[in-house]
Amino acid sequence: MTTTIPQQPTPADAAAGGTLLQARGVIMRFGGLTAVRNVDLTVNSGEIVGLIGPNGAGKTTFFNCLTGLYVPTEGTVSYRGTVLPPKPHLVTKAGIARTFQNIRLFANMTVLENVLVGRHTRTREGLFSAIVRGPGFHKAERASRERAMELLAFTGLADKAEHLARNLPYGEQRKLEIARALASEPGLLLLDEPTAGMNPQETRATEELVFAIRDQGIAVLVIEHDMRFIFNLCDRVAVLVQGEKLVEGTSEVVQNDERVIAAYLGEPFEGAPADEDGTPAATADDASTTSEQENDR
Ligand SMILES: Nc1ncnc2c1ncn2[C@@H]1O[C@H](COP(=O)(O)OP(=O)(O)OP(=O)(O)O)[C@@H](O)[C@H]1O
Repeated sequence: MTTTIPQQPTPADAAAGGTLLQARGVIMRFGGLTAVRNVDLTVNSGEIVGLIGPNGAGKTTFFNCLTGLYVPTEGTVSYRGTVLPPKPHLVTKAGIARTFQNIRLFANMTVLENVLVGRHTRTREGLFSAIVRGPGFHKAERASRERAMELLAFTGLADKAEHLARNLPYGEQRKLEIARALASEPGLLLLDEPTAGMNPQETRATEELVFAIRDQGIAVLVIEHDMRFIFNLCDRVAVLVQGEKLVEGTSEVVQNDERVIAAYLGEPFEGAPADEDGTPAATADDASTTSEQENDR
């Protein structure tokens, strides 16, 4: 993975270390069920922040509140100091991109076309230009394709550009989701279980990819059940349990917090049973999630 992605808005901001995302007092109720309870979360430029917690803790619901899919029952979500409109395309336009727990690619489109779709919030050419297909349209289209190919090179998919998305192996489909999200030129990328169903090699590669994305000046907020992945990667980790933020801190603080151990990890992470390669295994919760997803593949 040698290619770099020239980033448009963010490197200077990353150096400045300002606040990108600020969620304040977010509550999400579905009828009588409160899925997210008064959660505050901040993500700063240059950070990788993890969001963990047991199944049903409210992690994806919280992501949906951040990205305009849900309108929070209470609370506000701001990006770069401006309250976000509760419309996914406007949130993307503002600078937040995401991937989904269940892969959502256009299966019968090529890999390149999937990334080009991700660029639509950043292209200025309107319908008229597209119909007339004048010089402006062709220039914009060429620039979009070049950028999409850069992103495919960055994610290691350049040689698959003309393949149909549905023919990619599972791990590469997840990479393609990330490439498509990056195509909207985000300042903040939200990843919902990016390693679900991956083998250990694919998971390590995803870890490297997330570091490379951060090194390009894009902050990352990631939900994941693989604790080794989270604790290796994240500058900060927030733990949700039954919709509430139980603890937030560095990986070291979180993995040793007795409340987190009791509510989620089950045992101190470092003391977890070793995998075949000698590294500590993920939690029981993690193991069941991963095997279920592998069965779905
Ligand atoms: N659209 C919805 N309508 C009603 N209840 C919902 C809806 N979406 C989520 N929930 C409920 O909200 C709670 C939190 O679910 P959510 O999917 O956010 O948890 P999660 O932490 O992401 O879980 P997992 O780790 O299994 O993905 C669950 O009880 C879930 O059933």
